[in-house]
Amino acid sequence: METILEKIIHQKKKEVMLKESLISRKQLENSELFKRHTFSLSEQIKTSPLGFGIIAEHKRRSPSRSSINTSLLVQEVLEAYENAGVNGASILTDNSFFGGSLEDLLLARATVKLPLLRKDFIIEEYQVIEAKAFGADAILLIAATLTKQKVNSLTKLAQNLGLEVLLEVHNFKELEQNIDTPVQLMGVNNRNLKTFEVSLENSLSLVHHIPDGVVKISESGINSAEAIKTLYDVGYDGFLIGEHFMKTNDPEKEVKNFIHKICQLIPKKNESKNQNLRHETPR
Ligand SMILES: O=P(O)(O)OC[C@@H](O)[C@@H](O)c1c[nH]c2ccccc12
Repeated sequence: METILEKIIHQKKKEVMLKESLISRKQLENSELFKRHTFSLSEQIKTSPLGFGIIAEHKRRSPSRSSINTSLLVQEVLEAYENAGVNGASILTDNSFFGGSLEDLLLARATVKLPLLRKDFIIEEYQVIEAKAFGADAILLIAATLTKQKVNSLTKLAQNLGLEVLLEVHNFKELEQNIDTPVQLMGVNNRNLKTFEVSLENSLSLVHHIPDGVVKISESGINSAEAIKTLYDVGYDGFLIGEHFMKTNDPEKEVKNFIHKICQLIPKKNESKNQNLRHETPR
């Protein structure tokens, strides 16, 4: 039987072909936003005054949850995220399975100065060009859906356009296969995209294999300050959080409280005696 991921990719291929038949790459390249100077998501995380990075996601629904929040406008959510002090935002642009759109990305771009990650199932160069044309600063590439060659060529294109790449892996094989790709950020997804099961174990076991110098992100199913503390202690620099923030009707308050709780568990850089010891925590 076809897995949900296979189904999404199948549909995505058709979708990209249809779009490209109406709007050419050239047309996208001529758009105003295509010329903009992008923000660096990895730098924002590395220099975060918090000492760690939070990427907050705009997510209306998902295949595993039919409705997370459909009452707030993307502008309201993004403003709340920015006010609460996150380091970047992730905007789901897949429509069929997540209820997002490129228009969401555009409105997010117009609303905030945060680095924006286009979150979609990117399989073609066309979508990378689209990401730039609609205001993204970074794109997500999912190792499970791409060959090593494709990860490389899409990364090259993105970086030539000034977009950073967050490469998402789920297991050691995917990580090992793409270890040489010079991405700025690597993410370990705690959610199995085939079964939707969530386990922080994924993040805990893979962190030590991510190359030095790459910003390390733990993604999905994160809903407590304690979980962040555990992930931070093993070496993660940033945390990608969607559902936990989106399911409230006051995301600004929720994110502020959440960050406050984390700060009580994780001392700020200049308050900590020896920050560098963190990465040497034994497994
Ligand atoms: O809502 P959560 O459990 O906090 O997860 C956010 C994000 O990690 C998740 O939406 C995600 C991670 N990788 C993806 C790939 C495609 C779509 C969505 C995702």
